[in-house]
Amino acid sequence: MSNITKTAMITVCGRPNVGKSSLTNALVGEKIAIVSNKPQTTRNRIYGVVNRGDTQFVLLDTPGLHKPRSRLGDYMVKVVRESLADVECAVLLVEPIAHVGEPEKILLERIREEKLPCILCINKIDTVAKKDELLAVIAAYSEVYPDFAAIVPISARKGDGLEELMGLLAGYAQEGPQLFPDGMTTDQADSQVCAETVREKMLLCLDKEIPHGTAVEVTRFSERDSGIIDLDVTIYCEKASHKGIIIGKNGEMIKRISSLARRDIEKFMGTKVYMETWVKVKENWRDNVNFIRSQGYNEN
Ligand SMILES: Nc1nc2c(ncn2[C@@H]2O[C@H](COP(=O)(O)OP(=O)(O)OP(=O)(O)O)[C@@H](O)[C@H]2O)c(=O)[nH]1
Repeated sequence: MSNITKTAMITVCGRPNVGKSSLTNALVGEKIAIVSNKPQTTRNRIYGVVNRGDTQFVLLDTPGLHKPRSRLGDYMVKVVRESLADVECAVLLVEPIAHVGEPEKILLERIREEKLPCILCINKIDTVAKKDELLAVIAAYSEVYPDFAAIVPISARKGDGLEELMGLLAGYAQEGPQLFPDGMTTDQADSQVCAETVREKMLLCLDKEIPHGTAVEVTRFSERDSGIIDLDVTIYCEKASHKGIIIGKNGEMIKRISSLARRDIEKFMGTKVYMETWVKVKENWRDNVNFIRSQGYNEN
């Protein structure tokens, strides 16, 4: 039994590719959000849950704020805006660059509107050679927004600065009931984590344009008495030519994607997984509101 008496709801926001999912995973201590070196990886808001002492931290990993170019993009931007309501604190994650860009300015404006305390986290400090560079980043942000509750340089990849960050976040905890049961690290259904893992492997294995035009649906998720999980997965893509690339010569690409995904899914589920994968063409699905909703990218 845990002795949770407080909760802290925290939004992790920032431009695409700054490391929001990496930070959420590092704090949760488990891979609940997919990570890639391509922007706009995260499409939905994802909760990551960490219990420490008497406090449950609920971290909201948000899609990177970007200029929307499709209905799916519109939805992602809306998710970011809404995820700044009703939380105790915002973490604005930024690159170690001494320039405040448009996405950061928009997010800071929204944080100010919500009257939220904001911690500036400068990520990827493992890539910064000189301390002076970091001071220049701090100066640039402090000039644009003098009201940061704290400024913490971190490396989500190496784990640097994360203890200090958790200590600061603990200060925003409020007395309240435990929101997520012990052992639960995310609000995503297991099938959603599986679908997202397949999407992550496509981002890893294929050129940028193709995975951004895919959606992944788990059409069967069943557990045998022995604990083995059977998964049927359908990948939707936008063009017949993309389908050919995803499948690859002699099916090699889809085999690679599936086996990488299966390995991670087995780790997350803690059991053996049998997976079958299909690829289907669904033209212009990113602008098809009903299809977007059917994929779980809905407003609730
Ligand atoms: N060097 C370095 N790279 C990092 C660090 N944190 C994240 N990255 C890399 O940055 C890239 C983007 O990371 P994600 O966690 O997917 O970024 P995100 O902000 O969630 O991206 P979106 O979903 O596109 O908004 C990946 O290649 C990560 O490995 C860090 O501390 N140091």
